[in-house]
Amino acid sequence: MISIKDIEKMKIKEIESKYPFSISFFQNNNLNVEGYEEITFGQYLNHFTEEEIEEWAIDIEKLKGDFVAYINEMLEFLGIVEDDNIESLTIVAGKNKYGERENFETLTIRKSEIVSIVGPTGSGKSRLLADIEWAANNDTPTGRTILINGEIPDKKWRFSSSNKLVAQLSQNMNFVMDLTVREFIELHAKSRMVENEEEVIMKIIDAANNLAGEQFNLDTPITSLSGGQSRALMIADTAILSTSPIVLIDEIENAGIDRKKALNLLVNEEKIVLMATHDPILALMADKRIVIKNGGIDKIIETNNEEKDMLAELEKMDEIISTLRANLRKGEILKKNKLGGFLK
Ligand SMILES: Nc1ncnc2c1ncn2[C@@H]1O[C@H](COP(=O)(O)OP(=O)(O)OP(=O)(O)O)[C@@H](O)[C@H]1O
Repeated sequence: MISIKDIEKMKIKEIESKYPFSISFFQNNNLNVEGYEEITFGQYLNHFTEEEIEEWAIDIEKLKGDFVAYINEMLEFLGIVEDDNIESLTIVAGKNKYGERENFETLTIRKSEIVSIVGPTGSGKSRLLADIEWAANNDTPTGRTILINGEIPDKKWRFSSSNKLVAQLSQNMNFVMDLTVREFIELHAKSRMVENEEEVIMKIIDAANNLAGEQFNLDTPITSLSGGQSRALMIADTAILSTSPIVLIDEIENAGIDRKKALNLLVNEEKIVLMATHDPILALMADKRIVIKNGGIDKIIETNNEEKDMLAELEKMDEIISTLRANLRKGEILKKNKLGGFLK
């Protein structure tokens, strides 16, 4: 549900692009918004002079209420899930596996931030992601609490399958369904009520093939996809169809897909992204990293400039390794001069 406050803060052009149906509301209420695209709705309503308000019998408060009610009704009718304007996610400290208090008080992650989660095997990275997915409220083994916009989130996040807080990409993808790739994407597209279904299907298969090493097509049964291909399909599907404001990623490095492309596809400015990883490239692409030890958050480190600089070098190394891997697969003999000077 959007509120009057939300709508007042939005620019007319943002309203028109986010809620295209608002144009007919403006027309029906004789609100001429042409030329006012760059100002907020609140400013627009305030720009009328006393005379205009009198002459056209404009009731500003009623207009606001009617407009918000209209938008919410339309969104419900169209089956569009609003993200309730999620601006931040806060992790409130709990306890590690030994029952000791975690080494921080609260960590707030804002929209468009990427945070990586690192730590030894079995240290509790997946547990942290699970706490977020469940919107833990001191009711998981860690005793952590998750806040959304600084508050305990509505329970609807937990139980509703269509209005999920998070899109989780987990390690194991068990496709038990007897579906083709097309049927699988169609199913998702239908549940999200997308209008241009065929276009979306093509976009997803293209994006998935761009991530996966070996190509697959729409007629391929889901069960015969390789690990990397099914991962690529899930990532493309989540990136393109999911309206969830928070994306949780558990280890994309083992998937045999282009991880950097995958991350770029998943991350857009509107989302909060957390990913568990052992991969230095992915970890350094994040703004911050959470270090987990013995089930508790031990440190929170900001990616510094030196580390960001290393990223470019690491990417070059990675490209070399990928090329060598591809050549090995093709049965070629590897050449030392392809190492790009990294090994003397
Ligand atoms: N604070 C905690 N209190 C109690 N149990 C915990 C805590 N943190 C994690 N655990 C438990 O420890 C086990 C290992 O954690 P988890 O699977 O999250 O590790 P991981 O870092 O994701 O490992 P991997 O890298 O192997 O995937 C799980 O059973 C998890 O529930």
